Amino acid sequence: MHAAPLVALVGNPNAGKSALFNALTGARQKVGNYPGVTVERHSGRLVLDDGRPVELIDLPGAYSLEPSSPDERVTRDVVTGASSLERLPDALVVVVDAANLDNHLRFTLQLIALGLPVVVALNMVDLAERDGLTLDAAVLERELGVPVIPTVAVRRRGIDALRGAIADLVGGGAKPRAPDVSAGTQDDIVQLQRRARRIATAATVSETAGRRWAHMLDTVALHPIVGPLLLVTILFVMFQAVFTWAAVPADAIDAGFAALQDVIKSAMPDGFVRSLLTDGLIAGVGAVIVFLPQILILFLFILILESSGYMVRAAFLMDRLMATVGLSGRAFIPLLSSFACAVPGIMATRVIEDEKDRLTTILIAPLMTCSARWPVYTLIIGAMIPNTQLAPFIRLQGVVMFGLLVTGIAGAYFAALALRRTVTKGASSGFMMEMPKYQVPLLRDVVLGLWQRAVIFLKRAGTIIAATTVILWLLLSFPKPPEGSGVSPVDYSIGGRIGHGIEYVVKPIGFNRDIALALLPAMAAREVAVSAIGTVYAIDDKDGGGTDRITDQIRGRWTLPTALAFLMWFVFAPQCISTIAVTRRETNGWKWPLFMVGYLFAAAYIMAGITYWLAVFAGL
Ligand SMILES: Nc1nc2c(ncn2[C@@H]2O[C@H](COP(=O)(O)OP(=O)(O)OP(=O)(O)O)[C@@H](O)[C@H]2O)c(=O)[nH]1
Ligand SMILES: [Mg+2]
Repeated sequence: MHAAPLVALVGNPNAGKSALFNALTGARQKVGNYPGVTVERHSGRLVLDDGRPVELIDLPGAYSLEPSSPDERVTRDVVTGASSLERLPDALVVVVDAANLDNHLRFTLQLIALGLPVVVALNMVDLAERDGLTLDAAVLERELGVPVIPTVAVRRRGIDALRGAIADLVGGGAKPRAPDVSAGTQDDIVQLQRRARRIATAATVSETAGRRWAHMLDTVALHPIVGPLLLVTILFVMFQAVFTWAAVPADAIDAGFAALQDVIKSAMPDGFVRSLLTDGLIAGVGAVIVFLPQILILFLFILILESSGYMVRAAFLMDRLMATVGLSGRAFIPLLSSFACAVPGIMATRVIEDEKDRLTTILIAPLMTCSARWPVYTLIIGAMIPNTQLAPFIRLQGVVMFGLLVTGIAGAYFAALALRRTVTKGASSGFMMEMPKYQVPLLRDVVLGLWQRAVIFLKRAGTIIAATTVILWLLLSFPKPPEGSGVSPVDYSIGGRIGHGIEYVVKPIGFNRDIALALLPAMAAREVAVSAIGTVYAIDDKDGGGTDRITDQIRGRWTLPTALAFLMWFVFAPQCISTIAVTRRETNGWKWPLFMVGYLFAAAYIMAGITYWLAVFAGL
């Protein structure tokens, strides 16, 4: 006896496959399990109008033929004939959500390319109509080259027509030819998206103005040349803005802290408490708080990009680049949030199902320029790099900042490349995401987001940073050199001696004693490097005026090669206890955080050394 033809329902999650399955099979369904995979196997019997039976299976929802989860793998294996648990279907019913056509057509195009007989169930047309969207199934049929049946699974609309179409597909009794897997996976995601969008647009009879706008924006945002250019431009503008807009409020905050120092200095007698307050707390914490305006401007951009719906487009654009290092486009979102802070970034890697993918993303996340590095970069760049106007709207300081950010990304790129070939070797997984709607960001959300960031930043300044600053101040202030000995108080102190010890290690890469002193407390939080340098110079202030700004001190004491090496160090060095802690938690052990710290320190040392010596030989 011949086995009944096997027909599989496939499509994106939530397209209505199970609803159609129930509508087609009625109560005659069996639920089992795919052994070895915790995915249910739903199969049922469908009787065609001519009485022939068909076995129908309901496959797990998937976004593409490149699986990124076990259920997606089941689906891929079944439709490509690679499953050992299920025979190759004789035909596919591809279920798409009419209201979400371009998203769902991506997978449809991949499935059609496999070459199995296909009928498309254009499901949820009721919801599309409610949204003011009218689709022409005939145009869709012509564009896709397969029959398209409009359905409303939950109202059983179109079910008879669908059954008829299935009967036509399995009528011949000929065995389907083996699926052409390469044809289904050859297009990259941006190309697929553009084809899907073009077909969806062609099939759209009428739609609301909002949807039309979104389509127009996407032709630009996802264009193969214009899209990446737009992304780079947005990032570049963001960095220029951080520098130019922040100048005025930053200067005001700086002046405020200087005035506060003066008030305390004139109101209190010279002594322990006054020095602790002015040289320790105010110099240290003030040096960090000055960067609040810049960090808020950075977050303003990130919040707007996120809430406008552009971020996911950027992830799509990045997918091909990410694939070259064996990561999926999914990794883009955690990596992008790592520009704010690696801690939420590393937690966000939970969206990546593949363990190796996820681990690689965690290991490279600290190379994204987190906002704690901004104060360090800005301070050194502001002090040592002239703000020459290179072209209209382009200044040298902004370019250097952008260069540091790009260096971090390049470092992450090569690190991922190396990791994926060695410690996190494995097949790379695919990437598909729903494209969210474009929206005008709500002012309320943006303001709230900025407020939260400001509170977190100020809390850090008031706790970790204040505490490490005070400890550093104590270490640098005691013991006091004997009266009239002429020794610098910093050199004589315990802290100074520790600094000299570290200096031995970092001297070959051009670091001076002040940097060596700043490195240790900066382990607690990177910004502390800034307050630490502030504290060192406040205590070590030779003329005793105390009003010299840190930038002037740095200008007087550092060489350009040293400054560049220091910047390079901060691009790579894993200087943040919270990141190490969250890595331990997310990887369940000490192995990976230790590995991360080791490779990042090695990279920091080597890169800073190369930078220093290149700069020295270049005569900078
Ligand atoms: N209004 C409307 N709702 C539908 C239609 N088809 C399905 N739904 C609803 O859409 C939701 C998702 O349907 P499912 O059948 O579970 O989707 P699925 O494709 O099986 O999803 P996964 O199994 O997660 O991949 C359910 O709440 C259905 O009731 C339709 O044609 N019209
Ligand atoms: Mg289902």
